[in-house]
Amino acid sequence: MAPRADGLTLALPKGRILKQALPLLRRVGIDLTAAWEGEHDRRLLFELPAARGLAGGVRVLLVKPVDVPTYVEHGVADVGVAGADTLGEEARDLYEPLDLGIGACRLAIAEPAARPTPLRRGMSLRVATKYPRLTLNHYRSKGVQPEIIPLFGSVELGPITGLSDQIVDLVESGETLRQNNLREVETILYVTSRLIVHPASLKLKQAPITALIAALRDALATEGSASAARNDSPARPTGSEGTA
Ligand SMILES: Nc1ncnc2c1ncn2[C@@H]1O[C@H](COP(=O)(O)OP(=O)(O)OP(=O)(O)O)[C@@H](O)[C@H]1O
Ligand SMILES: O=P(O)(O)OC[C@H]1O[C@H](OP(=O)(O)OP(=O)(O)O)[C@H](O)[C@@H]1O
Repeated sequence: MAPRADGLTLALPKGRILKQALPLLRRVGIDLTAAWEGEHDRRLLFELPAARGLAGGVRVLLVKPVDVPTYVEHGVADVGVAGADTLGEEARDLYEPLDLGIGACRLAIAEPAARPTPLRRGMSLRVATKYPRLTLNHYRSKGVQPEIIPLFGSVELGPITGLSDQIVDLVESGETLRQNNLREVETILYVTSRLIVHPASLKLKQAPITALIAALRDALATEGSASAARNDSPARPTGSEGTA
């Protein structure tokens, strides 16, 4: 299917990020909730009417979170939403104009509370993770060259079963670590979801993309001041991005 020449195509991550992105998108006139009927709805492509400043309508693709950058990098989607963890794991040629502040969590090292493994230069260590590249870079910066054991989920089982000594995984509330008797050792990266843009789309569809970025920025600013007025801002400061 050819990308839309007139409107915009958005690649959105299915799952928890989508739930947080929906209200924000609705506030800028992209109302997926009017078409999408929730998690039982198996459709993956939606054609929405034109939003404010976006002549030609909006096509929404619902994809696996880790695949969003691929759709945008190949120009199939003009714009996408992806976590800083996903973006940091694989270097891509993408424009990243906005921190959406949603999907806040951190990428951290954890280990069994009862079996700590202090890091020593040159030691041998097995680390289970969904993030081999970010993990290797972090340990190497400390003079440790771990054996990476790639997993795709339930990473916390690694040290419990003896598959690994430590894990590198996302932590939000810390509940999964707690319930599995693991303790957080160190934060590698603070994570939020970002708006990403295909570089060519930015040139060819400058007006609608600039309008979308401005509308999202306004919506985030209004939300930020409303939340500050209610004194319910998130525990982690926004903009706490990059390597910890
Ligand atoms: N516990 C969490 N709290 C907040 N954000 C998270 C959490 N876990 C993951 N994220 C963010 O959400 C993104 C997607 O997470 P994940 O790959 O686990 O998919 P999911 O939302 O469970 O959906 P699916 O299972 O369909 O892939 C991550 O890349 C990260 O940016
Ligand atoms: O600190 P918490 O609030 O407990 O959240 C952290 C958990 O959330 C994510 O898992 P997810 O639910 O995506 O399941 P997964 O293990 O299949 O990736 C992450 O991989 C942790 O396991």
